[in-house]
Amino acid sequence: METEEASEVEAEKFKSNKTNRTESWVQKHTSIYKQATRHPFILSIRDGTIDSSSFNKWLGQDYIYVRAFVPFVASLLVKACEESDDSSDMDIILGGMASLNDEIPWFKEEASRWEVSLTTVVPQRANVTYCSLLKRLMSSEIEYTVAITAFWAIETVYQESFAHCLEDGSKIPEELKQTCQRWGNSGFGQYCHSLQNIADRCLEKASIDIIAKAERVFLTVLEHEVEFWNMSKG
Ligand SMILES: Cc1ncc(CN)c(N)n1
Repeated sequence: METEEASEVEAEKFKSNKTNRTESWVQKHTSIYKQATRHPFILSIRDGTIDSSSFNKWLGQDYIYVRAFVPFVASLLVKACEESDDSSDMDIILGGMASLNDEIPWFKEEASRWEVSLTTVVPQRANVTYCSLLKRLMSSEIEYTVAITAFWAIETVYQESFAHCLEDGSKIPEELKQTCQRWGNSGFGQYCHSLQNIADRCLEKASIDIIAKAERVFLTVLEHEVEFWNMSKG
């Protein structure tokens, strides 16, 4: 079957099914989704075996990432303003921006607690390539549907990862509880669900081409997230 024809069959099948598009991708790409949300770095926080050097590497690299993430979210706000048919999208994205506003000073405090110098930390290759993806997604040529799908995936990986650290049976060290709560708390979970609902609503109305583009960006984000966690080892 030709690719286009196969996509149309898939689209028809999808319409008669109640599963949302994003949920169907999580199921379809379960292996990479699990690698991103149950990474050994996260499992070592959960079981209390994490070493300080890995944690400090992650902290320094994530601070750099978060600074690059802010302009990406700002560009998404602009896209929501110009392309969304629902004014509440802007409020939800603005909520994400507000939590980033708290995150920057949190990283600074955490870095001083663990004696990590944020001014001298050198971005590693995986971080540089991930930040380049954010930059590409900021372009006005990238559709709102594609960018909001990426945003949902980026936030959800952290939510699912850190929420897992807090689930029953966890042995997280007391001093890392606050880190896990930052992204693992139920409010952040609600916010990720709201992002998922926006992405699904946009995907319902999107063309086959845009849906395919959004699925590729979802997979690309997951691959970058795995590489990002891997940096803490090297
Ligand atoms: C790499 C990465 N991915 C996601 C997040 C959550 N905003 C983050 N802080 N860093």
